[in-house]
Amino acid sequence: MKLLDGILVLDFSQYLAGPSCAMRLADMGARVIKVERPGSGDSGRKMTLENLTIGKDSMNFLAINRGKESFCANMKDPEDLKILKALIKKADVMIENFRPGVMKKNGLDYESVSQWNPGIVYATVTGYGKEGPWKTKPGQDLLIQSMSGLAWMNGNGGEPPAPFGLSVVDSYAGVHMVEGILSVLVRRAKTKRGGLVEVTLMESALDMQFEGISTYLSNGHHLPVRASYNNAHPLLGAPYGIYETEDGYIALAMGSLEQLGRLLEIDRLSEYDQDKDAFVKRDEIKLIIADKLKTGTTAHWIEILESEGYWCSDVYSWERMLESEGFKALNFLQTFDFPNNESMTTTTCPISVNGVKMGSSLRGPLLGEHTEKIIEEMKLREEAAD
Ligand SMILES: CC(C)(COP(=O)(O)OP(=O)(O)OC[C@H]1O[C@@H](n2cnc3c(N)ncnc32)[C@H](O)[C@@H]1OP(=O)(O)O)[C@@H](O)C(=O)NCCC(=O)NCCSC(=O)C(=O)O
Repeated sequence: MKLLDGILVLDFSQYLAGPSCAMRLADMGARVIKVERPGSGDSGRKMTLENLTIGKDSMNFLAINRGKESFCANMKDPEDLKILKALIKKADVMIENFRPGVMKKNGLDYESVSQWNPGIVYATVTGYGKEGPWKTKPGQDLLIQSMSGLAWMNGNGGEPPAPFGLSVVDSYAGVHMVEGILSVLVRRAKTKRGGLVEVTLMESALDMQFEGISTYLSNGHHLPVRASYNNAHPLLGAPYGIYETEDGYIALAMGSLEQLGRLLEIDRLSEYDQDKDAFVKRDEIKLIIADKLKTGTTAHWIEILESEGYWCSDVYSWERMLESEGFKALNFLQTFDFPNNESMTTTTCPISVNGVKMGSSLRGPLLGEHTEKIIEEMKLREEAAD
């Protein structure tokens, strides 16, 4: 099912935030042409260890860029620029994530492009926006996690701030780009007008923390500081967190202390008040629970807790998760074959519509693989000459 059939997306973006947005549009059925610098392409192609490549490209690049064709053109070369303009005139969506000012310098910013293609939906992601004192700083995931409070809040008491080990902000910004683009496409269907979608990594990181920051701002700044939130949630009380067991770990979400105490046979838990102590005596309560959970296996505790539907789970590594029956039932993997006879298995699209899983069967492209085909098919040389 190709819900975005007929929509042509030009993906000028690099690394993760922009490319992940374009990937999702491809999953939903759009035709996505990735425009890349001749010679080197998206810098993400090279971002890996030597043994994590297929051909010349990093596996992470190929995972993020599935569903796309690759078109090489140099924005700084006047002849290539004419071809690009011919291509842009046919496009519905254009995506870029360079530093502020780069596309303007190349004559391909929204103000320029919308003059020859007023219906275009132009989406741009920057680190901190086009204005303000941070506008020239590099917009990179770790730096944004660090400046947005995310790394600070995620750290453990007494230890340095701890960022998430994955590029969560980039991915989340990509989702916001998709939301913005689809919203303008819906409006365009009625008005024929395109629009400019702007997302910043910083606001995406702040949006991830909106419950906590909003509460903090509104209650006289009495919210938690990181040091008191060891392995916990700033807005939720004990037992919330991950605990060691005899043979691994167990996660306990929010739940009644009375029920937990009864099921785990910890009498002392009944002395604590759910509405108050679970928050103000969080660390003390968690230590009591931790001592008990160390005395049994994860499976043992899960069996007991789930007998009354208490919210808990095992804590899986990728290896165990991928082997689990629950994961297999999701049917969430896809294998792509490459011209050099190597293959790559990736996760696929997390969206199903009317019971049909969305996704693209097109593997990540080799650099410039589709340039000539697209130029001929769309008669770009002829149109560039007009
Ligand atoms: C990631 C960046 C810090 C990288 O900065 P830089 O290395 O300084 O590169 P820039 O993006 O500013 O610019 C890229 C340069 O390549 C040139 N360029 C790019 N494509 C082309 C083509 N096709 N033709 C000619 N020239 C090209 C472009 O004109 C710029 O050169 P000049 O014209 O000469 O300037 C920045 O792009 C950024 O802040 N982006 C916004 C937020 C974002 O999405 N970040 C990606 C996060 S990835 C991440 O965090 C992660 O993976 O981890």
